[in-house]
Amino acid sequence: MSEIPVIDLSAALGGSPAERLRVGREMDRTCREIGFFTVTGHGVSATAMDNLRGLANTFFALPLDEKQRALHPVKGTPRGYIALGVEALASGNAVATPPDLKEYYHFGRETWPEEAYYTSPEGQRYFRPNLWPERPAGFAAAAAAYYAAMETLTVEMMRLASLGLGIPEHFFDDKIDRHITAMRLNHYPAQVAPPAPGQLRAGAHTDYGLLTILNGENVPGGLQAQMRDGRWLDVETDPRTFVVNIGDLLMRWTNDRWMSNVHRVVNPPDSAAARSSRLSIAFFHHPNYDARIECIASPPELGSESGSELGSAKYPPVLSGAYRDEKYRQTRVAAA
Ligand SMILES: O=C(O)CCC(=O)C(=O)O
Ligand SMILES: [Fe+2]
Repeated sequence: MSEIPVIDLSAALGGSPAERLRVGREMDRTCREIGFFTVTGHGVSATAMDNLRGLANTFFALPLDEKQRALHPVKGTPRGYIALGVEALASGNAVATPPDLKEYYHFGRETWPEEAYYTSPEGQRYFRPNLWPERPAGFAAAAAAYYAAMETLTVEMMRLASLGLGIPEHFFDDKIDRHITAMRLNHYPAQVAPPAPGQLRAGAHTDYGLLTILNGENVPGGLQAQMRDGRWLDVETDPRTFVVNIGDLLMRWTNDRWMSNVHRVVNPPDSAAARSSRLSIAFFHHPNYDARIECIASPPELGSESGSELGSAKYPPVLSGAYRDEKYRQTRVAAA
């Protein structure tokens, strides 16, 4: 595979069963091969994307002391502003590197029902109030609008995924209806000093959940996915499309049929380093915290080249929330 496949969702989102199956099968093909694809025809308004990207850039351009007012008072809480030097994503895959050259803003759902699932002590670990900065105005509303658009898209994409996997179309519905998705606005600053040896914008890692839906700028110093022969493929992030990749939990759920691929964000070339910042918006779609991820075997008619063996699970079951908590713990390399 020499480039990331592009999947046009418009016909499938239009509802024709034959088109839905065709698109599901396209997802299956690429998710078995590389675990990455670009989606067009996704139905998300350009305004929702541009608003959030614009406001995120405004936020990151504020003076550091102002951004730091959005640090969470309880260290280690995955909400609010996280400064440079705190996270090393490669640590989640057991590789020690210097911290990633990025700052980010972490948020989740804005409101939730008064029900024990959300408000119990366990629920509060995943449903935490967001911590919005005073500026820019309209940040919270733009984030909520984007989050809602992603929720609609991911419900549809998980149904298409099911069709592609040959399992009931609604298999995932009740495992994602109270999902714990977090979002990050990642900002990779222009690099005025050379990075330390082995230091990247984001070290090589896999994502943790089901689908990661990424929207970004198309500038130097970007995303790369690893191919099966070990080489790195540049992944173009375009402001009008989404790059989707599979996370660990979907790989486990599909018993390794689908690949949670290693990816990273590289530094800009020396010649452009001092001028090139980059922003990306990531929606890390993650099942309900109490969803139990148990390997499902693939139907034999879809073939078994991926190595999945009917009936023999490659992983023990894991709970969605506990899995993510452990990854957050592993990747936090400094207190913040
Ligand atoms: O910024 C990007 O392009 C990708 C970021 C990423 O892989 C992550 O935050 O998990
Ligand atoms: Fe990632």
